[in-house]
Amino acid sequence: MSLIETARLTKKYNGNAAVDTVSLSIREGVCTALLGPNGAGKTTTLNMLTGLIKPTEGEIDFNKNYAGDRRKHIGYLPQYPKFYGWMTGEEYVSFSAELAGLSKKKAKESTNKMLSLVGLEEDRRKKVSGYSGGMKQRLGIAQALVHEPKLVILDEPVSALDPIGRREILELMKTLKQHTSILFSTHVLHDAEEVSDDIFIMKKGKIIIEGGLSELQQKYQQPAFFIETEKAMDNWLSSINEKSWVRQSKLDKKKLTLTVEEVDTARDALLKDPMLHKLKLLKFEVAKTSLEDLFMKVMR
Ligand SMILES: Nc1ncnc2c1ncn2[C@@H]1O[C@H](COP(=O)(O)OP(=O)(O)OP(=O)(O)O)[C@@H](O)[C@H]1O
Repeated sequence: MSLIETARLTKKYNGNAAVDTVSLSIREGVCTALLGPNGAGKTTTLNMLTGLIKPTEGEIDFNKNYAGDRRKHIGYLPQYPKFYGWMTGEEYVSFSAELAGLSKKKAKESTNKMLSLVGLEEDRRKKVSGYSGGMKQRLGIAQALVHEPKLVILDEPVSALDPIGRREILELMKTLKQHTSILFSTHVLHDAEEVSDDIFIMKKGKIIIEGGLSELQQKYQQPAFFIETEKAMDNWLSSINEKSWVRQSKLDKKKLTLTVEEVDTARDALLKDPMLHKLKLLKFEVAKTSLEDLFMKVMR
């Protein structure tokens, strides 16, 4: 069941679309990654979902089972959160809880619960200025969860962190997704592959690829050959491109990447091809393309 849906969501700045007719559906109970290069429109999309900015056009619908203003049901950690360094972690979270409208008593209870969930129980009385990058992000996540939202939106939660902080947050997200639905943005495919169930790939304001992680991995895992020859293979390539078992070929000087329908037929045909032998083989490798190959193509 979808938790939040958009229809032709668009945001224009000075006539240019930062987000361009985006229709997406975020499922409840899963972790969804919004993946894309810098400037793709991820933050703008998330800011419209949270209600921080108004769309130029399009609709946003939150699951009707959860009544009232959708902002009540969303927790948000911005890309560059502002912390008050002079506050303790505990003060910061309970301050956020009261801002979210919780009573003093409820705010205290929820602060305890969330600090323990994000693993900051022991450091709760330390000043935020003394926290590491990973601890600050965990505090930011506790703040986003404090009113127990149905959906927590995290904008690039690991991008600014060192490898240790990154690991802390990815592990925390794995725990969190058992309690709440998560939507997070990232420009790193590996992060999306590690924690998400669904992926939307965004480029230039549009969603260009979407699906379940395993479905996408399977779809883009195609058998491929990497062939390198001593002489240029342009002439040979035109005859290869006519074969029914060739899906796609990409020639970079004397290096050819050939994605094919099926390995055995292609390997037999290639190795028996006298023209290939005349070009003198330097390398002949059977491999598989991956989601990463596709993503790198998108990034470029
Ligand atoms: N307030 C604004 N005024 C004008 N242009 C904007 C504004 N906010 C975003 N943009 C433009 O919209 C496009 C998308 O920006 P956005 O921040 O949503 O991308 P992003 O995918 O989150 O990238 P990043 O990872 O760099 O934050 C960019 O070209 C950006 O310059």
